[in-house]
Amino acid sequence: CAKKAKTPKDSSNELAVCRVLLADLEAHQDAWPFLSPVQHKSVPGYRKVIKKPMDFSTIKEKLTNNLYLNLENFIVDVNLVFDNCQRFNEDDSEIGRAGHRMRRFFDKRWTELLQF
Ligand SMILES: Cc1ncccc1N[C@@H](C)c1ccc2c(c1)OCCO2
Repeated sequence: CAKKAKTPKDSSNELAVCRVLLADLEAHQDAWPFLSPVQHKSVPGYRKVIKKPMDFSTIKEKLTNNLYLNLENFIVDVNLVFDNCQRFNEDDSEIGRAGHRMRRFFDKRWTELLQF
């Protein structure tokens, strides 16, 4: 049988899911290291080590400016936040632990949302 073409409304649903996910991330108690861009002046070495900085406020900006075409692009940027965190911070550090907790929360939350 003919493959069902993806209707446009799917992508608008996906963007609604992105907004819900981002709100949940920002509201999480462990979100504090990720809410705004890392100020490389207050974090020596960050700019050298982390080639593609990303944070929740930048993701919100991109979402508002329609720079995410689908959920996939959004998830790539959220994972960039957590990958940068793991690269720069020890696992056994305040920020490192927050990053692992936030990644676990995110993975659980979007799989829940994609079930319906
Ligand atoms: C996610 C991340 N990775 C590596 C370093 C920093 C950060 N977060 C910044 C906001 C941040 C978090 C905590 C701070 C700080 C900056 O500046 C010095 C005081 O403590």
